[in-house]
Amino acid sequence: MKGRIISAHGRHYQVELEDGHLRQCYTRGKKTGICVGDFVRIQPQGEDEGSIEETLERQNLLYRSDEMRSKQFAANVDQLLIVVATEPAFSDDLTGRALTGAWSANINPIILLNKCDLASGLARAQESLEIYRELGVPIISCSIYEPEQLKQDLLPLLKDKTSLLLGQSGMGKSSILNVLIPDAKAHTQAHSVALGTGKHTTTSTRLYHLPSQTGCLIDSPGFQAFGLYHLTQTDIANGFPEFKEHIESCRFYNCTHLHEPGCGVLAALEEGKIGRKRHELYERILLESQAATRY
Ligand SMILES: Nc1nc2c(ncn2[C@@H]2O[C@H](COP(=O)(O)OP(=O)(O)OP(=O)(O)O)[C@@H](O)[C@H]2O)c(=O)[nH]1
Ligand SMILES: [Zn+2]
Repeated sequence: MKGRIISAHGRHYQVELEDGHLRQCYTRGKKTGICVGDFVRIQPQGEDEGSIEETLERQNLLYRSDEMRSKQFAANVDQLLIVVATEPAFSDDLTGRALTGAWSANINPIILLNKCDLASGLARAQESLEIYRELGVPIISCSIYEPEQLKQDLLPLLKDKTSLLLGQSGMGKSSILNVLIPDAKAHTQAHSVALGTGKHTTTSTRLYHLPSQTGCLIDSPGFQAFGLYHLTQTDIANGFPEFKEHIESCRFYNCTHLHEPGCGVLAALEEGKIGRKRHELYERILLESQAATRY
């Protein structure tokens, strides 16, 4: 039987089969590294259980950062929805990292600017997002107090896709999820009751189906940092699409674009064709991943 991982807790997984039936599944032996969004083949046991026999080939895999390591947490994601808000102020660094994570995995990002009903922070937020708009990232303004408008703007983009919802704490990610999937909160609560944690907040990653159309959303706890330590230098450079055309004119094929003579990226930086902040972010991510590799 084939199915998809809906949630994961240690070695226990909820698997949704092709017919919609849910089974509690576990892995045997040392098999690890299965995550939400994975397609798997299971061996059914009894009415509602099963063991996971095989993980099917992945289209992609995303990581969150965990101390000095990257930990995988979602697979087979078609697009990334990054929730930011007019207030509190969001981190430019975290937004940039989420975009790099998406682009390096070949996933299209979309930014949701939430809380647009709060006019005071709107202009500042739009200004901070300008750099991403110029890079071609769709930016959708919304407010949970305009739920019909939110659905009208967002649902067409979610159709038939698996979208991962990410956001720093306080941006309104859970509120948006509840507008799109009114049952989501009930699921989270039922789950925490089952686990005996008594907490009603998002503590683990979970996949939800949209009620009104095909497509699903993966919700995950507020992120500190998107995991990028596992990326190679080339992956990281791929996470900066505006570098691409300039990399073609680098003198050295293994140019790191930090200090080499004849570097096309550094030349573009000097000419103002690449933003200084973007290059600084690239340098931070690259140096961190090199430090993590040595660590
Ligand atoms: N004014 C306004 N407030 C909002 C909006 N969306 C969310 N909020 C409020 O912002 C606060 C944070 O919303 P949450 O949905 O809990 O935020 P979150 O991003 O899920 O945060 P965590 O649960 O910490 O991960 C709550 O008090 C919400 O009521 C909005 O569109 N407008
Ligand atoms: Zn270069």
